Amino acid sequence: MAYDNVCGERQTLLVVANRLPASAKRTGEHSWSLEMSPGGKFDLLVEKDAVSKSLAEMKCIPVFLNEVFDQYYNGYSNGILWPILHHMGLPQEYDHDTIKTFETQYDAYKKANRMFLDVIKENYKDGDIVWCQDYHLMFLPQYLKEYNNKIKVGWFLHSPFPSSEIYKTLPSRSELLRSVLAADLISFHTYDFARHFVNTCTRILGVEGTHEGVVYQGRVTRVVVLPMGIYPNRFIKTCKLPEVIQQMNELKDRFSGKKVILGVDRLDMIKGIPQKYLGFEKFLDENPNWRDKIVLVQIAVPTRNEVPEYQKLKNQVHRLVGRINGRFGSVSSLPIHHMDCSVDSNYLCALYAISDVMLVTSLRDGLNLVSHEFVACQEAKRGVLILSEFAGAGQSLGAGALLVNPWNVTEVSSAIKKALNMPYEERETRHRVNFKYVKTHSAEKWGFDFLSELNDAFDESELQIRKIPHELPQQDVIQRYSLSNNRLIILGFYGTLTEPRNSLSKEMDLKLNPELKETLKALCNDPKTTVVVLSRSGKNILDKNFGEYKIWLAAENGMFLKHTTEEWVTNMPQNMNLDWVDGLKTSLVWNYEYADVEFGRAQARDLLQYLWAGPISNASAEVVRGKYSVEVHAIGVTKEPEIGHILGEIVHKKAMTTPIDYVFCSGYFLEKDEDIYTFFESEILSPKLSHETRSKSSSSNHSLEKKVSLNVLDLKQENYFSTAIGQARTKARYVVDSSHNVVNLLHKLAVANTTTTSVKKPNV
Ligand SMILES: O=P(O)(O)OC[C@H]1O[C@H](O[C@H]2O[C@H](CO)[C@@H](O)[C@H](O)[C@H]2O)[C@H](O)[C@@H](O)[C@@H]1O
Ligand SMILES: O=c1ccn([C@@H]2O[C@H](COP(=O)(O)OP(=O)(O)O)[C@@H](O)[C@H]2O)c(=O)[nH]1
Repeated sequence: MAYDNVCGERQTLLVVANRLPASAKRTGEHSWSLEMSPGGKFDLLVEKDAVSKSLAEMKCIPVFLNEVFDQYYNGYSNGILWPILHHMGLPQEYDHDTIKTFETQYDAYKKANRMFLDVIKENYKDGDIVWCQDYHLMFLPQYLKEYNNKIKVGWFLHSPFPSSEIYKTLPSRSELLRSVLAADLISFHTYDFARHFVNTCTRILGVEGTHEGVVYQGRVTRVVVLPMGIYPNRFIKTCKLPEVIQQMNELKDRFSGKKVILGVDRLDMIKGIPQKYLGFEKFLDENPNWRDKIVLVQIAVPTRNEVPEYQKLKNQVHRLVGRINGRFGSVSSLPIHHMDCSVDSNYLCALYAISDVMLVTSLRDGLNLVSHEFVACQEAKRGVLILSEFAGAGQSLGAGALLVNPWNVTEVSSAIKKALNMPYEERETRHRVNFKYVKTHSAEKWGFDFLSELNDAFDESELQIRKIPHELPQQDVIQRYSLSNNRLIILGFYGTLTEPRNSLSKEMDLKLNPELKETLKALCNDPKTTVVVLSRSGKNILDKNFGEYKIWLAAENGMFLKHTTEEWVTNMPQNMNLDWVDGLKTSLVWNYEYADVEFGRAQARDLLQYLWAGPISNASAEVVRGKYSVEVHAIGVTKEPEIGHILGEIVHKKAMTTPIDYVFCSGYFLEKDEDIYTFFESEILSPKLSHETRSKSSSSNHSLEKKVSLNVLDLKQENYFSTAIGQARTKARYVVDSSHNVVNLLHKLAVANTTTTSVKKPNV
């Protein structure tokens, strides 16, 4: 399909969906005619060529799923994903047979997604947009991006997205999330579904959720709320067609003297048809005067008949209809007209138009287009919409509708009574509100908004990708290290040299990664190498972990400095005001890494508010929000200004005679502490420390100025390796995925220059 984007450019859009918008009917030996589809699957595997040819005229391309279909569609999509997405929980594995297990269905699902990919590959041209629809195609975004990273990929979920508590029971939970996150744009019908999705990503994948979306693999996957709509004018026009007016008149005659309540749903557990009947039964029970003046017409469109749960539902519903009609019916009238069939679109419009009340009792529903269609057809009648608060449409049509909790039978019964007795003025007001919404939030607008968001998200993500620092060139780092004469290695502690975090052990004490012991020793013992640990941690923690190495320690972001063989010296600016905290500290950190993310964030918000407005609000302290922490520091405590002082001190203490010609600097630093990376960049551009530097040293708490006459730094562009760990947005030149990479590299550096010391290779 071709469409013009906001810039007036023509773009080809490939809409990929599990269901074609057409149903095929045989018209001759090798010919088929196609009609717009109300539902009903497309399983014409014979005569593929004839079907494809007819579909091509409608600009549709079929994907023939053959033997994969049953396990992909009835199995994984509708037997597993559908109930999970609709808060109904997983079916028990022991209900399945051995041929159709969770695993086989999952494999079929992936295979089917690949088959969609294969057809896209045959048709895709550079610049095309691929819009993946719904839960049937959750692997497609990843497959598409693996095939070609430049494809613009969007994914829209038509069903709800559940709370993380439900979603996390799904065995393949992470793979599916990761895959859809490969898309450039992800969209849902409602804010609640989007919020559930972002929370689920945070809780299950541990990734960051922002107001824009989810930060994943170095970029933000945009998440937006775009409720779908209908083509309102089609419905308005249909209601004016002579044959539809004729059908309306027939229906009016048929139900003359009675109020008509209408239900139109697929016969699906999520539609709450039994709950609807129970509410109606209660209404009839409690309002005998209405019994022969009312009829409930229910179109129950057959769906997913091969899934066992749907077969059970049909029997249950039929039993209920029998019971209610048996209780309240008479020779001349039956309260429920239940039909297991679909009806054509004209007749459906006639039904919508003549009904007094539309009753939607979905237990969970992505949107519910039927409620929009009813509103569009009610310009003459101003009927009342009773709408489940659990349908996505409840959030948009709730203003004009009577919202109900379908599980509350009494509430449904009362809403029916209220709707039947509602005065015209109120019906008019409610209808106006909803009609305006349906008119303005059309399917065209939905499609247009989605595509413009997608184009926008793609351009932004391209920019982000361009800004992503390069992967660390390990060989180069090692080679240049070997060739240099005076190297400086600056390392963070937490998240860099600490033991890798294990979700099962919630160790609070920061401990040096044992894999590093030999490696650090070798590096620290090398006369051509100076190793500095620059950390937010306090003196005690650094002493405890690094006491045995010949290493430089800079505690509290460089406020205190020592060589392990000596005493701590204060590296603090003289005028620093620490009245707000006891004299031994320059910073305080409250960490919620091991708490529930949401609870931790809520507590952090409270703490931040208290710190900004409470007793230290006027102190010379700054409050910083870390990834999982709230931190308070004396003003001016960042790594950048300190590093100059630290360097001067080290050069002086070591009595260096050769300038530093190689710097490797890596850490899991807070954004504001990343200035350490730029400090060296500015030294490379305009060396300030190269001829003479002033170092402040205060061994006994008073500051004394020393002149260091030496070329402290003689750093060339190519010998500087600033490396952030696992951070997408960073001031560092390079990134690595995790501290494993840094540990591994340190080992190689140690080996690279060790001829005499033997270093055991760590298991990384
Ligand atoms: O194709 P079927 O298996 O027969 O099912 C029909 C469709 O059901 C679901 O519809 C959802 O999409 C609607 C439009 O966004 C929304 O209003 C409704 O609440 C959802 O249930 C399903 O998501 C579709 O893929 C199916 O084709
Ligand atoms: O006999 C019928 C009954 C319903 N529909 C259409 O099926 C769709 C149902 O969409 P909805 O969002 O209400 O629920 P879903 O079935 O997608 O879960 C609506 O567009 C209806 O017009 C139809 O074409 N023929």
